[in-house]
Amino acid sequence: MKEMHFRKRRIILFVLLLAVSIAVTTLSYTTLRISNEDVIKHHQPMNLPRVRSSSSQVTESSSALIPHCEAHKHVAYIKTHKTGSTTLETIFNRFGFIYNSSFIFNRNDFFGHFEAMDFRDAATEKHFLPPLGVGKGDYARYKNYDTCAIHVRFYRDTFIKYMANDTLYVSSVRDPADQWESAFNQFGFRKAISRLADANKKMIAIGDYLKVPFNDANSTLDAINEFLRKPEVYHNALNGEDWHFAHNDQVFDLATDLEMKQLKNETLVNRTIDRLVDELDMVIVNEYFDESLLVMKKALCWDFNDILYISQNKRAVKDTMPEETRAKIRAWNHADTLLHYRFNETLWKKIKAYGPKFQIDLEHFRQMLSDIKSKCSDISKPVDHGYNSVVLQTRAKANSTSLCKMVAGGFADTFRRVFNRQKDSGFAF
Ligand SMILES: Nc1ncnc2c1ncn2[C@@H]1O[C@H](COP(=O)(O)OS(=O)(=O)O)[C@@H](OP(=O)(O)O)[C@H]1O
Repeated sequence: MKEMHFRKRRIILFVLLLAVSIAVTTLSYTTLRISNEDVIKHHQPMNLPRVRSSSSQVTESSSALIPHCEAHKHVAYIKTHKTGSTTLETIFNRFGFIYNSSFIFNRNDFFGHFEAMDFRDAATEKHFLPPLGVGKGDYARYKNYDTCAIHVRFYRDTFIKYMANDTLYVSSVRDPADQWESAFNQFGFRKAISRLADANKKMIAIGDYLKVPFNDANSTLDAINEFLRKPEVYHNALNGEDWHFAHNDQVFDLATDLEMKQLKNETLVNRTIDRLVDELDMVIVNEYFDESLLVMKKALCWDFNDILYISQNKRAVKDTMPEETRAKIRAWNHADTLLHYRFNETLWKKIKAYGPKFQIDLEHFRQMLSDIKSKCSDISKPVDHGYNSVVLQTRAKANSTSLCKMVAGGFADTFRRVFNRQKDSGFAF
């Protein structure tokens, strides 16, 4: 009898516990849903396409299927040169602006970059802007930064020291044939040829045995072909700060432990790339920009609006290069070629893992991109941005929404918003 009584009590207790755990689960699910919806509301000004309510495609979007997924806020984007990084930076700046994020910036650089600076210095934080709400010089609290989207080499240990614990690391790569050609123009590698030219600037000497005709009337393609005829010689002639831009610059930015002279060691390079595949949570492949962004959106549990962009830093005019020249560029930048190849492979694995909705989501995203461009963006004007090339500068239409302004207003606009906010956060320099 007594035992029956105990069993009954145990059953009642069990049922009670079950009921409590169901209630707790439902409550936390609802809380997360609410916070996620709040975010969406916050993100979507009235006059923009509303991702989750405008069509069946939209309600079925991948992130809508994951009710418990919250937008990941801690992201460090390592900008690699000439890979579409300015366009990507505007995405991270905008997201950080909306979420009130603290950025790692070089407070002494006009655009907050560190470029090739050694970031492992014991007192790196002395170069930083303090996080929002932290006083200048209160270095013990220069910690837990939310985000970063600048030109800086990927010194992972240093990032771990200053970024929030659950930070995800993102970067971008591009086929070196296009990336190097873009850098050749921007950083003026042509000057290496002029440096070796005869006094009359009509002939150049390679070593002291060969002279070929070369002058300012020669096209960029001539200059590229000339550079690639003796890349080591011209590379050495560059010296100075532009040097690393001209040879495997993507690997230079991402694999900080590899020295130039080790880049010919394919086994070592591949081993380093293996490590980067583990260390970088997402790498945007320039040639599959939208596909990459979709994969990233899913990984970060972001919304479609979060990944909208209008391309920045696009050259107004570009030479087409013969396949032979492209192959030579890839050979000269062999480590970058391996890097690009591998992250392209990794991307397509992720696309496969995304599932059957990938194509639908991609079409949906591209429709949104086209809508936002016509709705928000004024005609892009070619502007000489002072780096040997004319780029198309985007501008938001007059009287457009704040999201329009941030998407179409261009990189400098989003950068100033986050940089100035942090600089002026009550503890001005
Ligand atoms: N959305 C998208 N898709 C593909 N490619 C894109 C995109 N946005 C920018 N770009 C191209 O990226 C080049 C500029 O790269 P960056 O912004 O990284 O340059 S920089 O290092 O910060 O100066 C520049 O390449 P080039 O035009 O060949 O010079 C841009 O056209």
